[in-house]
Amino acid sequence: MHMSVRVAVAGASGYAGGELVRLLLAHPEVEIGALTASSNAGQTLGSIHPHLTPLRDRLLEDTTAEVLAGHDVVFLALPHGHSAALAAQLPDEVVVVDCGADFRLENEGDWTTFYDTPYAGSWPYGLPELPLAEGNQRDLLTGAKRIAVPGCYPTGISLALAPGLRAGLLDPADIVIIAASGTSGAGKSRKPHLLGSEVMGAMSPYGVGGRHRHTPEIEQNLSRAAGAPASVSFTPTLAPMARGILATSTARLTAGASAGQLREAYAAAYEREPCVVLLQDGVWPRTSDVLGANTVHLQVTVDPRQGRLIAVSAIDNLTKGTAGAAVQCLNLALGLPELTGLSLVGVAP
Ligand SMILES: NC(=O)C1=CN([C@@H]2O[C@H](COP(=O)(O)OP(=O)(O)OC[C@H]3O[C@@H](n4cnc5c(N)ncnc54)[C@H](OP(=O)(O)O)[C@@H]3O)[C@@H](O)[C@H]2O)C=CC1
Ligand SMILES: CC(=O)N[C@@H](CCC(=O)OP(=O)(O)O)C(=O)O
Repeated sequence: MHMSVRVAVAGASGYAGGELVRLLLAHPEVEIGALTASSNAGQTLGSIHPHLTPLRDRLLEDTTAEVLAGHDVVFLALPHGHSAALAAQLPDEVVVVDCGADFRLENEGDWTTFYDTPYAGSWPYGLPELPLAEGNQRDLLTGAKRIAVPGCYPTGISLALAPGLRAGLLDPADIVIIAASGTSGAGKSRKPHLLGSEVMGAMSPYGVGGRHRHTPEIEQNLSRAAGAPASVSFTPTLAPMARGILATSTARLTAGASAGQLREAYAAAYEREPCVVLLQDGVWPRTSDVLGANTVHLQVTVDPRQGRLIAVSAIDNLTKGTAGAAVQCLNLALGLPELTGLSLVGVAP
């Protein structure tokens, strides 16, 4: 049956919003309605995102509840803290998919510590493939009217560690993660550390010392996978590329856990998940292989001297890391085949 789902994107002038429009243009069941912006309201989409050729003459509207209401689905791709007030003004029957952080955390104390703004509550978390100790994440998203899309770092990292934790093969209290992200992860706003001359030819850490706001989100996901509190040391770095995240996630093996058991746990967790690909032995993830695709590439091995799992994952922060996940959530919310409009094919070299 052919549906026509009327969809609006708030924040269409940003990176996440632009990627949403790119994916929605390839979605057979969607009609693209209002596209909104803030400082760029009144401009054409083509003046901001020339790559979105078919909609180049579309005018960006103001981001108001009046403009967004009247759609079946509203995507919010706004800076943190701007989703809650807007979402509260949208009718209950509208499906709202928030790409920001506002509704991701279940613990108010974590929110206040890492975001320092009023807590808005939590919505079902839009990572259907996340292995859980109890229950099924996909079931929470099917037919949901409000969904919180994960942060980009938590997506690749959580999927890289959850199968081993769920199987009891990894210690949830001994996890160390180092990840590198392309600059689009930081959004379009002008920031001195994102100037080309600062980023080109340099890699640099930030949020060092357990300060990055994705730390509690990763711990929330991994605790749900382990069925016990997880504690992580997470250090992000900025890499001189536009898109992509390569995360190296490590955890101590529990007593008696073997490399063979771990590989089996990962293969079993993802054998029916087309978006999460456990690569063949010896093939390691690269950001270039997931560019523009709604995929996570994953490889795991054991460092026997240290008794640690080394799990490396690659995602495109704007596709599976944001907009692709958001479209997957739209499909689940509306009961459409989950991968409608999404591509698992990357662009390489
Ligand atoms: N970039 C990424 O990889 C990821 C981003 N996200 C999340 O998606 C959301 C958007 O991120 P991103 O696209 O990177 O950010 P950008 O800075 O690229 O875009 C922000 C968008 O929000 C609009 N905006 C800015 N200020 C306001 C305001 N006061 N009221 C209403 N709209 C406003 C901007 O409009 P204008 O330009 O016209 O001023 C723009 O459309 C964020 O919450 C981010 O955390 C989530 C996962 C990954
Ligand atoms: C390179 C870079 O700056 N990345 C962003 C993460 C972007 C993202 O996914 O996250 P949110 O949706 O939670 O903003 C950062 O570290 O803040």
